[in-house]
Amino acid sequence: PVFVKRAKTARDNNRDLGLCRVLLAELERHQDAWPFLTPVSQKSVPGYRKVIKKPMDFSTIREKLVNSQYQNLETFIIDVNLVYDNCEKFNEDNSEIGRAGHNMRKFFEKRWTELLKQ
Ligand SMILES: Cc1ncccc1N[C@@H](C)c1ccc2c(c1)OCCO2
Repeated sequence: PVFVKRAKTARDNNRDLGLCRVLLAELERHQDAWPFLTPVSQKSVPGYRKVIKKPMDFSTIREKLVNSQYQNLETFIIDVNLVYDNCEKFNEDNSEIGRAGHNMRKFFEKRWTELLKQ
């Protein structure tokens, strides 16, 4: 028959690339995304590179996505969470950037669980 059932494994990652595109577009246009849109420059933030061993930002994630460097949703989520973990490590919770990081993490958690449940 035309639609022979494929052996169902853990999860179907054929839709992952589309999900990553949708999620990243939403992160980039979020009003609290401003601290995370571009790499933190050593010039504007002295000492950042000393403290944060694996810098990550939305433009770098966009670059990796465009260059097919994410195998699946999991590796994409690892990089997005790196943005928020770096933010928590370097910034006080009660600061402009610290709060933006918490807001962005909350928004991301909500959106990818919604999109995966669909
Ligand atoms: C995510 C993050 N964590 C710690 C420090 C900075 C940043 N973001 C950079 C873009 C940034 C955000 C705000 C800035 C700035 C740089 O340079 C000085 C003026 O205000």
